[in-house]
Amino acid sequence: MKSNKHKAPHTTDTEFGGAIGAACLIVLLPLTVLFLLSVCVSVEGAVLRWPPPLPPHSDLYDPRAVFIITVWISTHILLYMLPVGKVSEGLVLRDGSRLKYPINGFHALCVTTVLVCVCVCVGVPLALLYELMVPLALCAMGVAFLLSLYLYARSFWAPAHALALGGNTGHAVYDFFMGRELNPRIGSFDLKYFCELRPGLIGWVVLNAVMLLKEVELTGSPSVSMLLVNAFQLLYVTDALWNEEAVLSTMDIVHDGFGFMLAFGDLVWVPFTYGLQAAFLVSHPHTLTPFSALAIILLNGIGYYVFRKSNSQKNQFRRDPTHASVRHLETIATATGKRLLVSGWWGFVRHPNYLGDVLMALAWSLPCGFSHILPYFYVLYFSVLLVHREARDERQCRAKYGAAWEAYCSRVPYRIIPYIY
Ligand SMILES: NC(=O)C1=CN([C@@H]2O[C@H](COP(=O)(O)OP(=O)(O)OC[C@H]3O[C@@H](n4cnc5c(N)ncnc54)[C@H](OP(=O)(O)O)[C@@H]3O)[C@@H](O)[C@H]2O)C=CC1
Ligand SMILES: CC(C)=CCC[C@@H](C)[C@H]1CC=C2C3=C(CC[C@@]21C)[C@@]1(C)CC[C@H](O)C(C)(C)[C@@H]1CC3
Repeated sequence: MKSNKHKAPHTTDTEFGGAIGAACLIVLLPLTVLFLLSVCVSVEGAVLRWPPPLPPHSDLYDPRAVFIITVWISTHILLYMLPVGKVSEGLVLRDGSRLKYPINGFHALCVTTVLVCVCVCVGVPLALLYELMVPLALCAMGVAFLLSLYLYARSFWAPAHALALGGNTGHAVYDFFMGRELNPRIGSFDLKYFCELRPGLIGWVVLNAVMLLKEVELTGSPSVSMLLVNAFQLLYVTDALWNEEAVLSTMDIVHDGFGFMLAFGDLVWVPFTYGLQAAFLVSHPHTLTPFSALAIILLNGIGYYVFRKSNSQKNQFRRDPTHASVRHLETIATATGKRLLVSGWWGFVRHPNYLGDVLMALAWSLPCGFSHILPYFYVLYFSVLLVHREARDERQCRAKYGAAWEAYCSRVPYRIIPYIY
């Protein structure tokens, strides 16, 4: 890949199997969401049943779903634009500038929680959304497709330095999938940052609450399994929004363009597949023994501890390497002037944050028991995503840090799981 701030970057290395892989994913990802949702609400819940229990045409579209998605996204646009919370700067861009981002996602979550509670108290039938899952997902897919088309089209008016290094092969399908523009904005409204943390992530936990309400409607009280899935995933989303500033240094914001992959991932994949366990429990109740409930809580607690501590340690080190909590850690110098941690969490494995995340993912599936594979979809998909992400990050770090990265890899030989991988 070559780039400078005057000339548009031209990507030569491709990922996801290039244009053919991207084309397949554009078709397969929406079908996967529909398939998973349909299997999840079916009585058998069997992924291998053929033909799969797809909903009839008449159940695919519902004007109420269009209304709900419109109100939902508009509300979050408004909450994003409220002058509440601080404003932070992102990392330095290729043209030397830094963009400003509002840090008010946690406020948006609090307001949403209050709104959901008010709806429950005044008797709005939120459990009805359980029946509308498929039309809601289809409508969100429509939004993701339209947004991606808009993003692709507008990228041709963007200056060269505003394009991502990874999404500019010149092949329309691949670039549409990966995203050409790095930080597309309408005025000061950052489309990628907004989508990454707001409508989808908060939508995910609201849909989980809907599943809980549906279970209460059907059985009279929530099950321990349902409460655990709701509590664990709410903790994860709250953590993401509480630490919103940290997302400004993730690969998605710093490196990846905003195209179909992230638009679909943020607006459809996250809200409609990350909470499958809760949807599954509505039609497939599972009773946990107190011992297994405690063991699962412990697993989630350990996962969360590793995830949070390791992410915070790196963020603190990158922000201020002289801070009391990190200055004692051993590091190696790189030619870029930045240092790499080789002790503490980042001396344990090269991606301790992924290890913690995957332990949590497992804890989210276990409350559903072992009768079906479907509730384990998230942990399986997530393991593949993290292995792939680790390889992408490794490639970028090797290119950035050269010999220093090699030295780090020989000091810390395991990537995610000590002594295994
Ligand atoms: N739930 C979900 O669907 C997903 C969750 N995640 C989670 O998001 C979080 C962020 O992940 P992600 O953005 O992939 O990447 P990381 O937070 O792991 O960041 C990787 C970067 O950290 C820096 N780094 C790597 N090693 C060291 C070291 N030894 N010392 C100092 N800096 C180092 C490098 O950047 P530099 O040197 O330039 O600072 C590298 O590019 C993770 O916890 C992950 O689990 C991620 C994807 C999906
Ligand atoms: C199959 C498909 C379309 C994949 C697209 C991948 C996206 C779903 C994920 C890429 C990186 C993500 C992150 C989070 C959610 C999933 C996506 C968008 C994240 C917001 C979850 C909460 C975490 O605490 C996080 C903020 C670190 C994380 C950032 C990366």
